[in-house]
Amino acid sequence: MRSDYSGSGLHGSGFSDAELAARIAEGAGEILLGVRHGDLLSGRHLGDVGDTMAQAWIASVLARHRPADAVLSEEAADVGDRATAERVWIIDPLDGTRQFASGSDEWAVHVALTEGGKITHAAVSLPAKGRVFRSDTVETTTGPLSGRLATSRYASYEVSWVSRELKLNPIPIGSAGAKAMAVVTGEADAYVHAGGQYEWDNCAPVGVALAAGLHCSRLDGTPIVYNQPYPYMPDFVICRSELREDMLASLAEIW
Ligand SMILES: Nc1ncnc2c1ncn2[C@@H]1O[C@H](COP(=O)(O)O)[C@@H](OP(=O)(O)O)[C@H]1O
Ligand SMILES: [Mg+2]
Repeated sequence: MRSDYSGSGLHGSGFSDAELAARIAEGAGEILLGVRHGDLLSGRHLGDVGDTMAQAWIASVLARHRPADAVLSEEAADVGDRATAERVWIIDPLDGTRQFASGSDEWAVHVALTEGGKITHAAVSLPAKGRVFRSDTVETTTGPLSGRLATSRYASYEVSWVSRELKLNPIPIGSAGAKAMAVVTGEADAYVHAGGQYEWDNCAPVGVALAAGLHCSRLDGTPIVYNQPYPYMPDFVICRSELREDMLASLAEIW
């Protein structure tokens, strides 16, 4: 998952792509923790301020350190021309805005670099848990299966089906990043999503999960390709490689 940045000394950034992704995920997390400081803001207002401030900081950092790259973010118009750019950063400055605003720990910052539609570096921070996961340092997920399936609060038909067929106990977790990292840490064996999401919701989580040796694909088993003209990525599965065959066979019965 490495690629050497050959940007010709632009602004003299001394950070590799991997380091930059991790620092952005961690730094935006610190800003978001600051936004929640002291219970001075609450509810939707708190979520809006979090989205805005994390986005502004990330945009400034990327503009300074990687001015030639394009950026796709949940919270802003595209930077650069994604159709022609080889290098595109895909960012969710605050995934799990609702959980963030309600005081929960289940929210994340997603930072991924894609090149030709493939993820080359990714970082996901879970700031309220003090964790940063990076594709260049994450350990391979091993150990016994937990028998658990990470799900959204409202499970889709596909999720209920897989849970029943594979005998996985559904555990609701907020934020796509937090759910994916639960599979990376072994807390859950799989995260299955159907019914809609955008590339920023799952790109960095999938990048870290792939680097941890997990199976990641669309529900029909095909690879996930990023930086599409319309960045909708509505369904995918992240699971332990031991479950891959049973998972895809079970999904094939309904998908
Ligand atoms: N059906 C759907 N359509 C679009 N986005 C969805 C979605 N279901 C979940 N998401 C997005 O996926 C992220 C994780 O959601 P959840 O925790 O409910 O599974 C959230 O991102 P944001 O918080 O960045 O908006 C949420 O908006
Ligand atoms: Mg999101």
